[in-house]
Amino acid sequence: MRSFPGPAIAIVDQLRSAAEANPAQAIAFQGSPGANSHRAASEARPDAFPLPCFSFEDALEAVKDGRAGQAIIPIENSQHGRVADIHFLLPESGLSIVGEYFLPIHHALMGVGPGPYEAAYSHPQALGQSRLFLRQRGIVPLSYADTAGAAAFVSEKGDPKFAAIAPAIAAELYGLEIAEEHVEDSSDNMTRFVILANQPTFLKLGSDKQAITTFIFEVKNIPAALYKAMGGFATNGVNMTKLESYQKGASFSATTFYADIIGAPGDPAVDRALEECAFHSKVLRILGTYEQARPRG
Ligand SMILES: O=C(O)C(=O)Cc1ccccc1
Repeated sequence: MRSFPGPAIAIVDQLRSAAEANPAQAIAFQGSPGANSHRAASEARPDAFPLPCFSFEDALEAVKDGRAGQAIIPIENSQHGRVADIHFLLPESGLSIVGEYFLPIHHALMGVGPGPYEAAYSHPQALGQSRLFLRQRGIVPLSYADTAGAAAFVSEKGDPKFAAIAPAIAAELYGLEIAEEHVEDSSDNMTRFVILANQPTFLKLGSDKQAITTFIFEVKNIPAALYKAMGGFATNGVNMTKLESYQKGASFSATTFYADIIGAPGDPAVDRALEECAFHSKVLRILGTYEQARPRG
């Protein structure tokens, strides 16, 4: 399954031609037209040309080789947590985070007929966000690369026993019937996206909006390594709004952390805190400094 389903191809080609004619203004996203990432791209960058890509890797490649000026990627969801791959792909890509965007997420259940359905295809995030809904109705969740692609696939399959969970717009695009709207288990379901580019942004300090700096670090394999690495943020009063650990490789000894702080390098308190963290780490890499899209705390 390496390409878009049949009913999506004409729309993909249309969007691709517009993006190809304006590569610097193109914004790559993963998924078929109508996916949440497509909506996030259009809302975050209304003047840009959304470029659909089948995988995250393709979306990041598009920026690296100049087919798109930016990419927009979902990184975490309020209800279902981390969108896994990006923690590995992002540091490896060499791209910088230049912005963030928060998108409220609503899912609809759709099919070629009104149901009842035996199974529903969707992106694993959307299936996780609709877990209770599906369980209560005995609908089996089946994973697909993206929500809108799942809708196009169900339309192509033409079997009334199969549904898709996707944004309502996907029903319109791929000729499906909406059986139920708002099937997400939580009404305040929100996904945070990051916007990536080849070059970092240089934020001017002292603007009325606050900056977020995202970085990864790998602590030394010694007792209290994380405690020591964090010390500088406490003593310099730098607010950390996210800290996640993940394993690199199979040894389970190389723990890497992904962190967001409020502030930007150039601010003496942030510089001191990052310096102290780097001193207690094997590696520290800043992935980007960008304007925060909504206040934390
Ligand atoms: O498949 C999509 O629609 C995506 O853009 C990924 C996704 C899925 C569910 C919530 C947010 C993003």
